[in-house]
Amino acid sequence: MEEQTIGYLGPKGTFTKMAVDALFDGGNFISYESIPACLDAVEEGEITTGVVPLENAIEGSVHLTIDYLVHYVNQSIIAEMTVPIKQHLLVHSQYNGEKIERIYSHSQAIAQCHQYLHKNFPGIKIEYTTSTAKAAEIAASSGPKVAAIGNHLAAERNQLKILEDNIHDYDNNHTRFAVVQKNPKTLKVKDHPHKQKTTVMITLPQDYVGALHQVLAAFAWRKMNLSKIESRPLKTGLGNYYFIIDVEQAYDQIMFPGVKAELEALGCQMKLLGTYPSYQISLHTPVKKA
Ligand SMILES: O=C(O)C(=O)Cc1ccccc1
Repeated sequence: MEEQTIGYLGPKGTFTKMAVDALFDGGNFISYESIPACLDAVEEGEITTGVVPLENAIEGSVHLTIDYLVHYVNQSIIAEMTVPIKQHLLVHSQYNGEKIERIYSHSQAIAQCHQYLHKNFPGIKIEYTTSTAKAAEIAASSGPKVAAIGNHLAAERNQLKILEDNIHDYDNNHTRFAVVQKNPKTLKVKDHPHKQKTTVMITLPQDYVGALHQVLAAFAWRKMNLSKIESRPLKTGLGNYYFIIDVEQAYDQIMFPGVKAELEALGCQMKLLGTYPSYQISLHTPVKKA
């Protein structure tokens, strides 16, 4: 098998890279500065595979990823991994009780720690970065008055101290990461899937009373279990949406074409975004507090 080239939201030290290291069995790993940069590289054939965050248990969908997959590229989700997420407050190695003036992190990480920040750093200046690892790099080069929110790996890589560990507002913090490809190829992975899932995108006809009810009924009477439904703006005008639906089964040649035909008869469109194995990754994250 040719070597797999896997692009991920970097730099090294992101949660995405942790997920990649836990799942892939070797390969050529390439870091990208942002989610669009990683997905563009897949689109242009620079890499065979991309890994980007998709949804978090506390903050919800990573809209940038979903919208990019729907509007800007033509790729399939070929696997997903669910990874436990532990956010820590990281400070400079020289930190010695100074008043922290600014905190850097990815918007998802900031959102996962909103209550913590509100209680402990009311009114603090928040700076958003393309990833938590990028925030750690900035804190390392900025000095003791600047902190970052990120993981223990980013702390180690940048010689930062963990001032406070596990600052996410809810314990059961997990993120789903999507593995995407343009031309689906076999992946070399270390793990066994936990289950199979399928993601579809559905658009409804305008002003059709009960359209969403009919869409859900098409799945329901076939006893197809849905694990997620989300609406996103189509970006064509207020009130126009598409729906992303996750189904807890692999694509098959009977049920899914049946749903599609039923929905098309109602004037809806259904597009397959991927049918894929779902991996549950457990990370062992030792934490050394400052
Ligand atoms: O910034 C990172 O480390 C990422 O991989 C994106 C992200 C941010 C917060 C939680 C999960 C993933």
